[in-house]
Amino acid sequence: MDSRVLWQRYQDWLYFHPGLGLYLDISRMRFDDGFVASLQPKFDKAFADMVELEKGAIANPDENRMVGHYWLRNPDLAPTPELTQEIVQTLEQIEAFADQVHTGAIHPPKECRFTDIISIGIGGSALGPQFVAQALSPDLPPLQIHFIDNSDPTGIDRVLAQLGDKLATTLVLVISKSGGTPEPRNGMIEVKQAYTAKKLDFAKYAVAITGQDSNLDQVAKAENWLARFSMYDWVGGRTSEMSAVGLVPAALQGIDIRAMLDGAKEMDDATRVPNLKNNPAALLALAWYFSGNGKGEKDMVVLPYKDSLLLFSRYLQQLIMESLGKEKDLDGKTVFQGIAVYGNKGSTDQHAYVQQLREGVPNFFATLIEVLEDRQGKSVEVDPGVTTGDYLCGFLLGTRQALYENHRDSITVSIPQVNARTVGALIALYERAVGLYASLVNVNAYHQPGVEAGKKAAAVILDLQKRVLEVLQTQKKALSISELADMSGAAEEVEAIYKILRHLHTNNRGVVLTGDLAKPGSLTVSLG
Ligand SMILES: O=P(O)(O)OC[C@H]1O[C@](O)(CO)[C@@H](O)[C@@H]1O
Repeated sequence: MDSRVLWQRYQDWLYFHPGLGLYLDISRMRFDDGFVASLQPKFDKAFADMVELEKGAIANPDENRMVGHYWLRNPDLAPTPELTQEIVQTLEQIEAFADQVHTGAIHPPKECRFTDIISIGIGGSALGPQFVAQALSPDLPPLQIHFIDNSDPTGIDRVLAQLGDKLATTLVLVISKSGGTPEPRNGMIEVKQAYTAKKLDFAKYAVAITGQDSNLDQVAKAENWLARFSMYDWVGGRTSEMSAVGLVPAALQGIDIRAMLDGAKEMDDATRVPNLKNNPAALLALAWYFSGNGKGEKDMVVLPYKDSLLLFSRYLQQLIMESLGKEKDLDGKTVFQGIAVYGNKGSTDQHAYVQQLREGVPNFFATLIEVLEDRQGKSVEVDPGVTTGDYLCGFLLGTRQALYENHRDSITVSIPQVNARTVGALIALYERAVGLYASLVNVNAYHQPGVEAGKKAAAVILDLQKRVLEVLQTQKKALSISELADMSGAAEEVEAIYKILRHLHTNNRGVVLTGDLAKPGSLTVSLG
């Protein structure tokens, strides 16, 4: 296409939200009018599905749940007055708590102020808070946040070591919707132990954000923790940033949570419009469908040109891949759906993998996120008449152009600034796009059966470890690994047993492997 035709296409397809100052440009996706017309019936259905979902239909049939994250930023939309009231009250409770922590009305036992937060959670109970902290936390926040988002012993040690004596002024948020996920449970137990070792009363530092009556909620109640905030069963982990999961840590860091909710609400209003060209989330879903042929045939590379948005791609990775990555569609047909998402930030990635994007396997489409304001205040010139921000803008436009010239499509989202409203709006934009796309391809965006399978498999391994150790305890002589597997009634699991033993051996857990480590089948095992 020559440049004048492209300029016209840019203007024809440009979406602009005046209230948010947000632009969406899908002109560099090479669909044509025939393709758009062919998708119209699917969009009609997607818009109708969304109306039902917002009214409180069971939009997550497997788990028999309503899907209500849109109500969080517009409580009047909730299907019952009780739910509306609960949302409003939780928000007020969060603001009051953060305020009391900031003023010192709530303080650690022997100090006048909390200075730090350890946030323990995983998946949707970590990624939103991490993204928002990176994007919006002030340079000098009232409380500095640290995350434990794994069952990695050295990861936990590092956070605790960095805090050192500041543990005495550190608030602990334990975030888990289900209240039974092993990683945050392990993190909580280890952190609690660290407080006890310093003779600090953990309950006076601990806050639970979880579903009512979950295991975590019961522990928090029984131990009389400092505070408890409710997580609703109608909010999924990956869409929970605007529930207590995201709002408690954000408010404690001094982030304007009302502005974040307002930005999301404005975007929700815009993405409720049942008209493809005037609905930015529908335009995104259209572009995704076009690129991957409605089957996720192309990956989504997300490149925000702003350091503070670095974690957006990681955040979207869960939102999109956990929502869309499904084996079965809603009719039970095997479909293997999904869209793979990766990315870090521009222009940094220009010097990493953009070489492959420009010239290598054409198996992706890019999403470039542009922030129009370079910085607050004036910039110095790094060349005559040119600033670092001009360079960043040039790199973005140059990459977009270079990709297009080589038949690589891209979407560009532009926001005026990174602030609480625009971040709220970005989250809401992608939440809705995922919901609409899920309808287009007929999958349940709100369950995650594959993750449950992984969790069950991990539990089986831990059970196997127990059984194997029990057998070893009854033995006087060293055994081969296959003998041990037979005696544990798990002959089929010999390889897993070898790996469990190697792990225990490496960590001096009383298991001794003897023999040639390069030939696992030749090893013998005993308790040392
Ligand atoms: O908040 P929870 O219940 O600990 O779950 C954490 C994460 O685990 C999952 O259930 C599965 O990975 C996610 O959907 C969720 O965000």
